[in-house]
Amino acid sequence: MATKAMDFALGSNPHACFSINPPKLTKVRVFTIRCSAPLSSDSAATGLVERPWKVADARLVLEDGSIWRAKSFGASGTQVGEVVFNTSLTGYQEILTDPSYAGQFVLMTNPHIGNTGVNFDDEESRQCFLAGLVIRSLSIMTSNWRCAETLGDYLAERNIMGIYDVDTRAITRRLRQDGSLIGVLSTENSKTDGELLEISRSWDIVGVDLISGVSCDAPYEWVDKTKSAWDFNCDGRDGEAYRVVAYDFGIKHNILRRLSSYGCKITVVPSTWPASETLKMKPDGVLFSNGPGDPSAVPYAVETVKEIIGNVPVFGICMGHQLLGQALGGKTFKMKFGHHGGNHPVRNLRNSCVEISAQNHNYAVDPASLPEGVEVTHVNLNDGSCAGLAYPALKIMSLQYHPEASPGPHDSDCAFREFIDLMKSVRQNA
Ligand SMILES: NC(=O)CC[C@H](N)C(=O)O
Repeated sequence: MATKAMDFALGSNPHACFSINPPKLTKVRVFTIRCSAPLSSDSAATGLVERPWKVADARLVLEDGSIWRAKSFGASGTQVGEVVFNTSLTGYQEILTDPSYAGQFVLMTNPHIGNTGVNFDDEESRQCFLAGLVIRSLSIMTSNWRCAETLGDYLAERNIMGIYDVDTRAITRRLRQDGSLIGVLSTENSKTDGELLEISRSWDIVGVDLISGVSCDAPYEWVDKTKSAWDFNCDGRDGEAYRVVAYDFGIKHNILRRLSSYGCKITVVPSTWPASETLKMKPDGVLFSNGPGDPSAVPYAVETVKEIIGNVPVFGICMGHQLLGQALGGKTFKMKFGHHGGNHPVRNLRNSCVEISAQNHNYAVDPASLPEGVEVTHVNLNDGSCAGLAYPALKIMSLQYHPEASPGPHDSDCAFREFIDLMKSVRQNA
């Protein structure tokens, strides 16, 4: 039987794959696929058919001496940071723009990332502050009605390094066993493995003030609410407006949107804004936001918190919770590998309900170090660590996790209602 030349047409169905099964096939016309991972350029030099995959061009060198070869996307160069793993299945864009990841590489345990691209609405801050992204498999196509661009283009525009085709499972097991590790990510062939190892071993994240690099420079008003199509918890809003000053230690925009949706008039202030200026603004309440790094590295922020508590109701979220813990006389400590993900069970000890929460922290408050009168209100059910505090006498409440996040459930959104009620109780008794 005569052999036949065959053409393969690339259809509009993005899931169509090439089937090169016919046994007598002698000539194949190959089409280029538009994808988020850059294609190898060596085909241009050789004149051979282009390979639709890329070869390893990056290394992640961990401080324990292990070297992980990978393929780069996004920016290129050399970057140092602490590697943490995040167990969220979705929400990589919110993770990329969470300022609390400053100084860290986020390794996603979900093996397939990038499939929904990125959009203009899911940003949690004005830029990506993290050191880089580590993933198993980078989706070669995007499929989502809100997608505005690919993850690779997005990271490249923001000068953030990413790697894929690396054994994220093996690295995660190492981090779980040995704790968070410092790593260096590099696409630069001129740097030896030894040099990269040296960089990783001479850098540290403990004791560094990372908040000053992410906070705003000057106060501003925040007005955006959660869009009505997305709002899920409109019951029980009493229509009264409460004035809130929100300290920006690296604040996520959704905290502000949720407060605004609950009727708050918000002024966001920089991390160094004096407590006296805040009290002059006569707010109904003060919010201490999430933020990156070691709470012990920002004594100025602890002082500010100390000067404010007792004067107005306050709500601390994540870093804000840790600063409150210290301001009340407690201690914080670094956890082995922290909590990063959208599926952490927390028990609310006041009503015994379990909330499925979004978390991102490496430090925690030691409840044994807290003075009498401070109540542990929430406990992380994975490891029993302190996940929430209250000091009713001073109208203080705080959570170690993220009530504004929507990891699927909205179990913790009621914390904003509680903060409103604290402010309301003071206003009613005034
Ligand atoms: N999300 C946060 O506010 C993080 C708090 C702190 N930087 C930690 O890692 O524990």
